[in-house]
Amino acid sequence: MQTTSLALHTDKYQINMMYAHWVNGTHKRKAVFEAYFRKLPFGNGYAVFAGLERIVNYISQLRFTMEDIKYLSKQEENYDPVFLEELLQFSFQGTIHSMKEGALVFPDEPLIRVEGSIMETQLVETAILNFMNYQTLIATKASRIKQVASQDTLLEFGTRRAQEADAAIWGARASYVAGFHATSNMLAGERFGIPTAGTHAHSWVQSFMSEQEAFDVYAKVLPDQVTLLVDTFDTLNSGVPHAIKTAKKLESQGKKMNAIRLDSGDLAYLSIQARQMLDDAGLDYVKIVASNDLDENTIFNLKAQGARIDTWGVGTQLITASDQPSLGGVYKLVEREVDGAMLPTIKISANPEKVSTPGKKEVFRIIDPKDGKAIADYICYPGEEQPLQGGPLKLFNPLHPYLKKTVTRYEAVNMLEPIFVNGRKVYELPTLDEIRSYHREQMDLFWPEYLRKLNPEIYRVNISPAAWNMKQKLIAEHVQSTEE
Ligand SMILES: Nc1ncnc2c1ncn2[C@@H]1O[C@H](COP(=O)(O)OP(=O)(O)OP(=O)(O)O)[C@@H](O)[C@H]1O
Ligand SMILES: O=P(O)(O)OC[C@H]1O[C@H](OP(=O)(O)OP(=O)(O)O)[C@H](O)[C@@H]1O
Ligand SMILES: O=C(O)c1cccnc1
Repeated sequence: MQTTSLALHTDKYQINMMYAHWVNGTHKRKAVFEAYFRKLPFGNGYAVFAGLERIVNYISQLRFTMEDIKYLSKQEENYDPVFLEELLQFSFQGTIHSMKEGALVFPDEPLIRVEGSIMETQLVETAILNFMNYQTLIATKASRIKQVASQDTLLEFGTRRAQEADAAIWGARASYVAGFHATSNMLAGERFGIPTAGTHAHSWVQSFMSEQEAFDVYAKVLPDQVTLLVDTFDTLNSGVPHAIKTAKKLESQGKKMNAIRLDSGDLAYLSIQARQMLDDAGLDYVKIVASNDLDENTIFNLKAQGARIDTWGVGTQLITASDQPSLGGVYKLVEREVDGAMLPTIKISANPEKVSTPGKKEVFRIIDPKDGKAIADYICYPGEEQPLQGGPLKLFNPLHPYLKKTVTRYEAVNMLEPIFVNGRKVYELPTLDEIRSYHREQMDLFWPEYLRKLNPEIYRVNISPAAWNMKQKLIAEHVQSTEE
């Protein structure tokens, strides 16, 4: 969908590191980076991976334009013109593996793995994290809302409050991936094929002499799409009775009104009263839409109060992920080339949870064939015999070593798909509907305990003994070298 290069959509320090490697003659050295997050957002038990389509577009079109080069030449770093000349020839020649959009993903497992020259792998960090972090965050928030709304219709209404245009449209897409049914954003509809939906604003009613006239005119012009906003003056004394009159007029033309929309006040009380009034008027087919700063908690609460709401319009809280406005995904170097060989590398931290796991890794989802449910994820090095060969697999989480389990019969699904191989795109982007159904299959893979929105069970991400031993070895080497 995006047509221009985003080569400079990166932090300056990436360009500076690229340059310093180039001057140092080390820019062609191979490197492996992995993108992952350490903590789930919103206290949720899983995240919904999203952002891959935008990343694929970005990588495919990654070129420096003449304007980019001109801009770089004016920087106070005084980049060598030969370096800038070379950037004009740049295209991504590396290899990328990624989770598929819609996958349920967990802390500390590689979601995207990028292999290539240190120069190219460094350049793409910022944009990859930018796309992955935002879209995964919104898809996860949307999934929480979807969980509580169950079979109800969900409309994404966030554009006016989104952090600018890209967030609005990619956020609309992420919401759709996680199970929303439609968006109010027409551009998202046009670009991605997401169904669009809309009612009308208070201004429509205010722009007429009376509410009744406003409703009648709207129904006359758009007789097949009539959802009337009933709270401009007084929901139960004016809005609903006027909407009922309009619905009756429509009936006399053989048409059926879709819905009314409630946008203020006590949505439980008003929806119950409005439902009764509509039913008493023989309009049981007219649905009730609610909006007004909704999120998974208000929807959950409203349902618990017996609200008679069929469709939820959710904007601000979703598109801004307002209770946690960022996902802390990181991109860490796990292997580097030394004298022609790839060696694992580690990032040490005083905080044990921040110590990276060295080496290029695979992620397997271990599934119980008896019930088709996921048991745990298993991270290991490529080429380790298990888990693909079956047989007993020891599941062990180093941060929770007391939680050990050996599984004997299982299926292991390799979660990281090849996307680019040596610069060539090998992955065919699925349609949005395929992504949505993959997401539903992923949800079905997990017991409800992991999916509940409050205090979910922790799904375990385990690490192979080889990866764990390598981590210990590198930590020990680091400790020894600092002692010397
Ligand atoms: N029965 C209810 N239980 C829990 N939360 C509710 C209930 N009814 C409405 N809400 C939520 O309470 C909040 C009410 O917000 P607010 O006070 O801004 O609305 P309002 O004054 O009715 O309308 P507005 O100011 O938008 O005209 C909204 O987030 C709404 O979704
Ligand atoms: O509340 P959200 O979840 O973001 O949903 C979108 C909101 O946008 C519109 O009104 P707007 O907020 O612009 O004005 P209003 O509050 O005065 O209705 C609409 O009526 C919803 O209330
Ligand atoms: O169509 C609607 O009702 C709508 C769209 C955007 C924001 N609020 C409401």
